[in-house]
Amino acid sequence: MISVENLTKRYREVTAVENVSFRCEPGTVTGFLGPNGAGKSTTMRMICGLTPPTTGTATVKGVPYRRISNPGRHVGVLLDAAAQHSGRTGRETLALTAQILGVDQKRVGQMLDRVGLSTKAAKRRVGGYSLGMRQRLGIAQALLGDPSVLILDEPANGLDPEGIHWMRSMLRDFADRGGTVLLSSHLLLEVEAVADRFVVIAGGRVAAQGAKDELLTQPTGVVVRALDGAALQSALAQAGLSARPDGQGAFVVDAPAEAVGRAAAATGTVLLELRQASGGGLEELFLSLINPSPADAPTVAAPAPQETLR
Ligand SMILES: Nc1ncnc2c1ncn2[C@@H]1O[C@H](COP(=O)(O)OP(=O)(O)OP(=O)(O)O)[C@@H](O)[C@H]1O
Repeated sequence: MISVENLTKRYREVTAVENVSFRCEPGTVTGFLGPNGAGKSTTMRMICGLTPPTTGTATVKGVPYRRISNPGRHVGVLLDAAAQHSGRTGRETLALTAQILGVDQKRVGQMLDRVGLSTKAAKRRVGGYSLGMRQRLGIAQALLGDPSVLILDEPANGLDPEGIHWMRSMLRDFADRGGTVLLSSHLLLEVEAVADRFVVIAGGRVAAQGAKDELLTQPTGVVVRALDGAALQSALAQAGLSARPDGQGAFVVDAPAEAVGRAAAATGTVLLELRQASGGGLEELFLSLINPSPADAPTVAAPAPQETLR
């Protein structure tokens, strides 16, 4: 179990993380989502005791990470796959970690197999690895101590579609056997298939969190697209409807489809698409949270740690 309570991190004038709270329970995969610069890595670094919080606390299995003795036997961490020593081979990297953790060297070969790094690849220096191979090695390293908690920052970066599929199955299996997984990504689709819960962070604050099903049933308005986007925006504004771009040329509007259609008709705006946003899964929810309209911004960013959208 991972517990994060009111974590805040300030760097001089920059507030990287503000009042973030959430829990990750055994048997679940929690997707930690947010755009670049949202505060994911800073939060994960605070959980792992690498960055001291300005205020707030984080515990893993009930204790602060830095107080866990031989933490690699309890918590597998992969924060930066590119940070591995480039002069060692993959096998040497794992052998050294096994020695430090005090686990049987037999696990080195087992973990290489588990992450799909061949004997030949394991004999090569890490400096020559692709990012995807480094991610696999990093995951093998995280799993080496047979931990019950995994904390992985953007582990899908650099993985090909087969690699992403493999990682999802591995994490699902880990959680199904009682493990706790916290997994960050800036791409919703990467984690949507594997996560049970989501914590969405934007601008350093929790914008939404809850079970996947719960978030999917949240009303998210309608998606509307017009031949002329600027004309549509002005038509919606004239009708007093607040709209936010979905990042793909359309707008998400928190209003019934009829009101949006009438606003367009009143100004002679030609619509190409008008549909319920909820049909699009978490993607639209995620986009609406990270691209709030000015009117929505303060509400979306409100830092009250609830279990559902706010
Ligand atoms: N050491 C630091 N000094 C100053 N500002 C920092 C520091 N570390 C992070 N930040 C700032 O804090 C904010 C959050 O950064 P963070 O790396 O946690 O985001 P992220 O969600 O992990 O982004 P990405 O997906 O791009 O890795 C950013 O504005 C970043 O510039």
